[in-house]
Amino acid sequence: MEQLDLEQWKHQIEEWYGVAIHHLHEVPPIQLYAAAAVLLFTTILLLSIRFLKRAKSNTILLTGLTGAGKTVLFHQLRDGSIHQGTVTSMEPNDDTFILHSEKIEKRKTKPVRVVDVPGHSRLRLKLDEYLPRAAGVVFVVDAVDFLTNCRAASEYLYDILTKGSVVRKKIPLLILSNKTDKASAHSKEFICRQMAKEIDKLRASRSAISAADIANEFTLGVPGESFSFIQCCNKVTTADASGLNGEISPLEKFIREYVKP
Ligand SMILES: Nc1nc2c(ncn2[C@@H]2O[C@H](COP(=O)(O)OP(=O)(O)OP(=O)(O)O)[C@@H](O)[C@H]2O)c(=O)[nH]1
Ligand SMILES: [Mg+2]
Repeated sequence: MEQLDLEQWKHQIEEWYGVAIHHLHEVPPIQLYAAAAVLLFTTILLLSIRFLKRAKSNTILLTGLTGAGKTVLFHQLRDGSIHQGTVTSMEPNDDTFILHSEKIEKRKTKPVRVVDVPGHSRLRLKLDEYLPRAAGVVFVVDAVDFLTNCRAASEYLYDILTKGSVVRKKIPLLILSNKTDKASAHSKEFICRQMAKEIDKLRASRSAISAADIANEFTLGVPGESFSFIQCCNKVTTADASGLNGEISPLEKFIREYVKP
């Protein structure tokens, strides 16, 4: 029975093939060439779009509360000096450059686009414009004034970690404890522990709000377990820095891990 079915199919296919060839012979060659050219062009176009979409981003975002030291870090990365950083930024600093330390070493490297997104709550919305193209996000924390800002910083970090663009693309994030030149600076381990605890509380309170009211697209952590950054689907790491003193090598290392030289 199966053998019969197979035979029938074979005949049918041969018949279709014959009809197709017959029709092809009727089509003027010029039309055939035109069709082949269109097919080839479309394939090349689709492949190029795919390739461009996959092209590695060279954008690193500096985020964090106002006063954390993002602008100072931005200038250290670009110019090797603090330039100015004492005024609250009202616009993002957005520039593409070779890292200053690499310029000194005269190494041949790829430029990095660094965007310093102001921490003012109204300007943070700008982050959404840059996130889809980010190769990495740096969350700068003032390690000196940390305790008073812990809740606000954790809320901002929670918002970033639950954004669809971050979760879907698994954008790596570095929690950078800044201002470690000051003796009163808290350790990065302490900062991460406290922020994880705050995020744990936020998780409970935010999931209690009706789904329609929350802007966060994804939830964090594992239900029934205390929150830890290891549970994030993107890689979350920590490092120390002092923008003021130019101690930024862990930040540069993070940048070069995700924007290859
Ligand atoms: N001690 C110390 N102070 C720093 C350091 N980095 C920045 N500051 C100081 O912190 C203040 C804020 O620095 P900014 O770089 O302007 O902070 P920001 O994160 O850009 O702030 P917004 O633009 O408001 O989002 C300034 O007075 C800096 O001099 C640091 O590494 N050590
Ligand atoms: Mg600034």
